[in-house]
Parts: sequence; C-alpha cells; structure tokens
Amino acid sequence: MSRVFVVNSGSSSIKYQLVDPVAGETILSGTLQRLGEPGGDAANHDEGMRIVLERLGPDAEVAAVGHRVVHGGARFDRAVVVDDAVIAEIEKLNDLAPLHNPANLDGIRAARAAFPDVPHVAVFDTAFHQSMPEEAWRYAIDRELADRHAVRRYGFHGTSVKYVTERAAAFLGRPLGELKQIVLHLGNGASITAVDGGRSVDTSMGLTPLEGLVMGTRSGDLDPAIVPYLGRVADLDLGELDALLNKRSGLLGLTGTGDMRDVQRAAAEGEPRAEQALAIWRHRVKHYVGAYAAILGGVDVIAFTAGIGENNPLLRRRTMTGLEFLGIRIDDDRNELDSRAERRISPDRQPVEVLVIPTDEELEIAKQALALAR
Ligand SMILES: Nc1ncnc2c1ncn2[C@@H]1O[C@H](COP(=O)(O)OP(=O)(O)O)[C@@H](O)[C@H]1O
Ligand SMILES: CC(=O)OP(=O)(O)O
Ligand SMILES: [Mg+2]
Repeated sequence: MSRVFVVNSGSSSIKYQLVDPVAGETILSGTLQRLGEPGGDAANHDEGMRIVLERLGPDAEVAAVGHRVVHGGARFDRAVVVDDAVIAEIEKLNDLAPLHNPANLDGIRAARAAFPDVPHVAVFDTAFHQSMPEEAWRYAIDRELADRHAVRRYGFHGTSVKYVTERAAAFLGRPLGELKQIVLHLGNGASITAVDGGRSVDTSMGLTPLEGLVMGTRSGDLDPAIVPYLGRVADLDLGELDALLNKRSGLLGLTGTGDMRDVQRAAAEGEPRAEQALAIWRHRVKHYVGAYAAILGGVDVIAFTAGIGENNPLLRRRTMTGLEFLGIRIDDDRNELDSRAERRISPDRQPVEVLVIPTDEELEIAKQALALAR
C-alpha cells in the first residue's frame, strides 16, 4: 500500500489529495476556499478539516499522511515524522509565519486524531532553501542579536520550487545539475528563487513570507524604517503594523481586492488604480529576475508556476518584455495556448528557455512522506 493523504492547510484554504506517488495516481483531491469568510466553504480550519475527513471517508487506507508546513525555522532542514516534540517546535515558529503555521498545525492535529496509527510527515517550505550561501541568507544587522533570535532569510515555497526545477530539467531533457534556473512562483503568496544546478542560491522571501514580491495581501519589500515611522505618525502598535503589512497590503491595499483576476478585470475596464497596481507588481517581478540573472551569472531557464504564473499569459508576457537583452523571448501563440500541460512559451532555439510548469506541492509532499514513512 503506497497511498498518501496530503494536507496543505493554508492561510485561507485547505487543499487535500489522496495520492499514490508510486503509481503516479491521484485518487481524490479538492480544495476548501475562503475559510472564515462569509460564503466561504467552512467557518474555520477545524470545521474545514472535519469536512475534508468526511469526504475522505472512514475506510481510506493510507500508508502515511503528509503535511505542508510553511516555516521550519533553523531546526528543520528536511522533512520529519511528526511527534509531540515536533509539534511543539512548529508551534514556536507561529510568529514567523502568522498566516500559515497555526493553520498547518490545525491540519496536523485533526489528521492525527483521524489517523492515529500511521506516520504523519511534516514537509517544510523552508527546507529546500537551506542550501543558500550565507551572503544570501544573512541580514546586515547586529550579528549576535540576529543569531540569538535565529533572524535570517529562510525562504518559502521550496517544495514547489524543488518540484518545478526537477520537472523543468526533465521537460528539456537536460541534467538538473547543469541548469541555471529562475523560478517564478506567482500565487496568492508569491516568490522568486534562483536555482543553480538544483540548489537554491537566493530567494525573495525572508525571515517570514512577507519579503519580496507584491502579493495578494502582503506588501513585499519596503524600507524597514516605514514600520517605526508609521507607528509614530499613524499611532499604530506592532500588532496593527503586522496586520497592515501581511493582511491589508499588496494588491488589496493598492486596489481594494487581493485577487489577481479581479484586479485584471478592473484594469481591463480602465480603472487607473488597478492598472497602476499591475505596473507595480510587474516592476517588482522584473527587479528580481534581473537580480537573480546577475546572482546566477546567466540564466538558462525561466519557469512560471502557481495560480498566476500558470494561468495568466498577459502577465507572463508583460513581465518578460524588456528582458530581451538577457536572451529572453516569448512566443505569443505558445504563451496564449490554453493548456494545463508543461510547456515551452519561448520560441525554439533561444538562449533562455521560458517554461510554464504547473506546480504540484501535494505530489512532492506525498513522495517525501512515503520515503520517510518506509
Ligand atoms: N486565470 C487566472 N488569471 C489570473 N490570475 C489567476 C488565474 N487563476 C488563478 N489566478 C490567481 O492566482 C492566485 C492564487 O494562486 P494559488 O497558487 O492558488 O495561491 P495560494 O496557493 O497561495 O493560495 C489568485 O490571486 C488568483 O486570482
Ligand atoms: C509561504 C506562502 O506564501 O504560501 P502561500 O503562497 O500558500 O500563501
Ligand atoms: Mg500556494
């Protein structure tokens, strides 16, 4: 038996799959969305997990349960079998991934109660980025203070980036070890990672999933002085500032909606704030592509993935326009093809292969969970 139940209990959704990674077969999958919002699929994560477990049924035979855990801190550089001590460690990191780790833990607790006799495996978003060199992960602040509190760049979406870079190499029929890749994971949470020969060497998210790109509700990069400054002039306390930057910024803060589809619709209707928000969003993406081409000393592959990266030809084209000097070109017919498949969207025989690789965090989690459970 090699079936794995995978739970990706996220900030506002629960994605789940029953997969057999050996047979490469998905038996069941689904998503509960907008948890806690009016009209959402469940009132909270506990109720959401109850619904998921009902859908799975009492007789599902599983060899292991795999859990996505966003923050593994300095403690977890690879997947681990969950026990009470691991749960306590994950809980300590709640403050460093406030939209994610508490929800991940809700999923783990509910699934352990439902499947007490099989191994539960935590697979961390941060693990893949532990290969970054110190010049990429260390912030230029007081060394002792930073080390005492484990303040450093961790990076996230690593499970997705690992999967996408391996698939990209397989798609091209070239050895992973020889490729310089830039992965654009553009979803509600969004990040860009530089991968040299299969190893993460830099990534846009930092201590928390707040740094880097403009996201659905997160600001991404800003001058850190803005935080104390706004605290003083707008009389906001630290909790309010944290909520402002994580939950009420990004596309939401700029336009009033955090969903890229709505922002694009508004922009297409000529709404100037929406058009400007897209321009800011694209500017930040381009900034990181250029930076990582420089860090890598060249680029062989640009891989688009996640909700926006997989489904949005207009943003793919417009973020790549102006990067011809790096050897990056887009073939409009290929780019606009409506497809769920892995595909090339650059013309043939270009210095840079531009690909769309649909991510599958759940399959990657299932593989790692099964490997550890055995
Ligand atoms: N066809 C599409 N065009 C533009 N954006 C899309 C499309 N489909 C999904 N998205 C966007 O993708 C984002 C969600 O991506 P996803 O990877 O599912 O996020 P997460 O896993 O972080 O919740 C949303 O902003 C959504 O609007
Ligand atoms: C780490 C992170 O931002 O995850 P997500 O994209 O699922 O919100
Ligand atoms: Mg995601």
